[in-house]
Amino acid sequence: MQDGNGLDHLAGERAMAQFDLQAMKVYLAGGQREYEISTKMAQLVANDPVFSKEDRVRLARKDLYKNSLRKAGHAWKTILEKGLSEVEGLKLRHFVDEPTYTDLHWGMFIPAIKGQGTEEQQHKWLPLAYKMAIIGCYAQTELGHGSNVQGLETTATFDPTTDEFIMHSPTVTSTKWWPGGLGKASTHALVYARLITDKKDHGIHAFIAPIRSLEDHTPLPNVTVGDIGVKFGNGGYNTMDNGFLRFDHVRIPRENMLMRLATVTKDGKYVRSNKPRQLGYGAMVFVRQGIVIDASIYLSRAVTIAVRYSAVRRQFGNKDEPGELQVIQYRTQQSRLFPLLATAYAYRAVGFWMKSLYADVMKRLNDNDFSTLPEVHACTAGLKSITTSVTADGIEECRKLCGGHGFLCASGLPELYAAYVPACTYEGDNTILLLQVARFLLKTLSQVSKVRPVGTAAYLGNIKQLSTQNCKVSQGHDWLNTSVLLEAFEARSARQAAAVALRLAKGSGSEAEFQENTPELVESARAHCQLILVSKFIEQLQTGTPEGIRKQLEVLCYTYAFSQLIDNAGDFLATGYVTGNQIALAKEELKHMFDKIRPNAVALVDAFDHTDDYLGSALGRYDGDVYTHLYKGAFKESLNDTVVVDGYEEYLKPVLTQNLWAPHSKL
Ligand SMILES: CCCCC/C=C\C/C=C\C/C=C\C/C=C\CCCC(=O)SCCNC(=O)CCNC(=O)[C@H](O)C(C)(C)COP(=O)(O)OP(=O)(O)OC[C@H]1O[C@@H](n2cnc3c(N)ncnc32)[C@H](O)[C@@H]1OP(=O)(O)O
Ligand SMILES: Cc1cc2nc3c(=O)[nH]c(=O)nc-3n(C[C@H](O)[C@H](O)[C@H](O)COP(=O)(O)OP(=O)(O)OC[C@H]3O[C@@H](n4cnc5c(N)ncnc54)[C@H](O)[C@@H]3O)c2cc1C
Repeated sequence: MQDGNGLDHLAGERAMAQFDLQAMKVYLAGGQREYEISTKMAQLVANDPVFSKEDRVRLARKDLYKNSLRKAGHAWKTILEKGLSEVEGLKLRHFVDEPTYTDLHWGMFIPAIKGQGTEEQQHKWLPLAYKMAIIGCYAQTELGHGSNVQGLETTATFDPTTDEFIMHSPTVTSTKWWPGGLGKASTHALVYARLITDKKDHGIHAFIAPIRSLEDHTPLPNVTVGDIGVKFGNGGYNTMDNGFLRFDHVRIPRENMLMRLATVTKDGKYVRSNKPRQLGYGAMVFVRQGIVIDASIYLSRAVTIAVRYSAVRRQFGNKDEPGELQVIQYRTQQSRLFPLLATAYAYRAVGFWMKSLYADVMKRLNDNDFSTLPEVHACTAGLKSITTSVTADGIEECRKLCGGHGFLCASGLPELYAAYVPACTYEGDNTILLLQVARFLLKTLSQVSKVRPVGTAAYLGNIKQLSTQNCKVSQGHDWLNTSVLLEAFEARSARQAAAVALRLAKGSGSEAEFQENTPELVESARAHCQLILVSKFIEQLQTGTPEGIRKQLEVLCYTYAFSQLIDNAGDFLATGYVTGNQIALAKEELKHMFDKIRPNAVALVDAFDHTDDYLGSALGRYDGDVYTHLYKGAFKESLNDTVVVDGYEEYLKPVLTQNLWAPHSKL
């Protein structure tokens, strides 16, 4: 979408493209309707001055947060006034492009009530939440425990004499700490606490606790609540009020415990439903699946900036060609940049698949079919982990690919990184999540002779064959076969999982032995997830991609798979499935792929359709007019508000005139 000033410094690049750009835009948006909504919402946000992102990195925290409240309020008003649909509203939020309390309200508070509340409870709370008459957050993590949910300390003790729960924070470490939206905005918190009836601890359950007055927003009696402080980077995640919360024997009605999975009766009897208690983690599964497509969006932003800038930037030259070379011509630049471009495409394809996987499990859960839950949990946890780690590192790599100018906030990259990097931690620390995948793999392998693995674990059913047959590639083009590639990823993953499973099986089964093997377990989980990513990218390509874009997608798919193979060559070689020579052949093929991407690179990032407003980058501008805008940008710097700097009289002048210090100088 062009919104530059008409002069297109990248026109030559665009003229080289060999695919149907419009068809690619529609594919990446997820369909024609999604594309149209996206275009409309992007313009709506870009044309509304309230949503301006200008100066965000320069604002003090108080002003930044207040402005973020203003934007969230204005977004809600716009949604209501224009009668936007849910999909349009979500897109509008997406283009407003800053983390805010409404994310947790819509993204976790409401899904948790839907997943864990009874019908009656949903009828009571959801209408209030839908019209935002209450604002909710998801208060699970505490100062002392985040990953270990079972270790949370907040208590909810039932008092049958008043038919109430007493919410209490017994220790400093039980203080709720981190929940977004809790610090300053929320009126209600979905609190995860230990349920205690008649002195018996039933473990962690969810409760809706009012925390602020609906009259004047002051904290309710015996509730201590506030913001936890400034976070990493300028702007970034600082628009969010991550908060702390303590209860001092605060009473809430019995009906405020979400009771779909377990109930407490009026006389204090605890009754579990026959549904798996892991459904209590449903809101996390929901967000984790959404994070994969989000990773693609964040990575594609960084890659758009780095590709466009690399086509504009010129350094050095060679005697065969006149003038200096565009840095995108350098093989080293391509080998760092093009795999990230391919990764952004891969995550988009896999994100679409994740949506269908999630829709399927929800349908099954509604029919009381819980059979696919462990696989969906492993998939969402594992892919959340891999895609966020790669994306965060990828944004930083793009910053370096832009040289010195990448370090300026005007490049848009520092703020993008600051806003994104906590995704490696929230919704589950990435190592913790890979260990969950590893446990799933071990369990699947231990049952493989009795239960045939399904879905993304189905290949483990062929473990014998995958463990004995080796790769048959003898020439470079043998790699240009998706079955050959898939088998390589399957064999590597199956062998890594089997090796660690065997080692554990030979041991005593102690937790210490498990701990000893966690580095290998994490590696095998990563291998399994990389297989899912490669296989789902291939699968998505093979199911109805339009003719005008198929070739380019194939090139990107091979680029992605080869770069994964090469980056993890150590693992592939250690399993004995491939030889060093076969890896070297894949390297050559990868270079051929770079040659195919090169003329299409700028068009391939144009296809993500990020507007200049959304990118917020002088380096990634659509028109490539980088230098003019970097220069103009310097004049927005507050240090340049005056030509003589504030502080000159007190601190610079004495140095320059040496009145103060010269007598003591030994020079
Ligand atoms: C940036 C925007 C993203 C876009 C997303 C798109 C849409 C959503 C929109 C908006 C979202 C808004 C904002 C997003 C931004 C920020 C929000 C941050 C919010 C948070 O940051 S919010 C706190 C998250 N905090 C964690 O993430 C804690 C991690 N810690 C755990 O998650 C567990 O604690 C665990 C699993 C590590 C330990 O658990 P444990 O082993 O001690 O376990 P436990 O006894 O509990 O479970 C035993 C059996 O349960 C199975 N199992 C476990 N988890 C399951 C699940 N989820 N589903 C199904 N089964 C599950 C196991 O596989 C096992 O199975 P088995 O027995 O068969 O082996
Ligand atoms: C920006 C942001 C927003 C957040 N929003 C929310 C929210 O809205 N609601 C909410 O409830 N929470 C929220 N959180 C909290 C977040 O979910 C937790 O921080 C996260 O789950 C990690 O838990 P932790 O902080 O306890 O890390 P820890 O578990 O203490 O991790 C510290 C280190 O120890 C390692 N480690 C821990 N246990 C093990 C183990 N068993 N084996 C191997 N290594 C281990 C980890 O890998 C990590 O390297 C947010 C966090 C952030 C940063």
